[in-house]
Amino acid sequence: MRVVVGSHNPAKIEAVHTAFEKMGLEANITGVDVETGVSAQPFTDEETIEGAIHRAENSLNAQDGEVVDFGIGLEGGVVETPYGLFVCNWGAVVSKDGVVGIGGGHRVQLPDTIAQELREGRELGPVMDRWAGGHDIKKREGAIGVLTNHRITRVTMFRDVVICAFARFSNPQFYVGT
Ligand SMILES: O=P(O)(O)OP(=O)(O)OP(=O)(O)OC[C@H]1O[C@@H](n2cnc3c(O)ncnc32)[C@H](O)[C@@H]1O
Ligand SMILES: [Mg+2]
Repeated sequence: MRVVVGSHNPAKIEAVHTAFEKMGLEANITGVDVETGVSAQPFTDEETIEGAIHRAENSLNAQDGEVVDFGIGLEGGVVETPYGLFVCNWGAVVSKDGVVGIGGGHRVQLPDTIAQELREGRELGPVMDRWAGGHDIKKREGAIGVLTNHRITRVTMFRDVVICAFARFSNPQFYVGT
């Protein structure tokens, strides 16, 4: 099957590859740059889900004249809670018939110094790189990898997000009428 992911971030592309492997599905997977329609740093679950859906829809339509079976959008954001700022992650899969599957990922609490910079309007990518002394962490282990000592990485986290978002395609009988 033909699958297009709405990003060129290698961590996201690898996550989709490993998800398809785990689901036992053969796919030709490529990435494409798309609009998310939301801010670069989403600040709620709803905004993050919206970004994932936009990415998935735009991926499906990005390949001129080619039939794409699934468009996939993976989006990271943060959510404010009474216990601090948490990273949140959402994924959307849109089929060529327009059916949408959504899955969510882990949440990890950000250290207060990082949270404060984000509240002041900065983006997690560069803030995390400076704080952890790394380069393009978002393309590799991600904030979740740094904060969990690589026990969970951005790749394994987004892999499981994709598998969750695929539930309604793996088991369409459970989702009839929804
Ligand atoms: O090229 P794209 O696909 O945009 O990839 P990206 O790495 O910029 O990823 P997103 O735009 O989907 O999400 C950025 C958000 O991802 C979350 N995130 C988690 N780990 C991150 C990291 O190490 N660096 C940057 N963002 C991270 C964080 O909430 C950011 O607001
Ligand atoms: Mg981005």
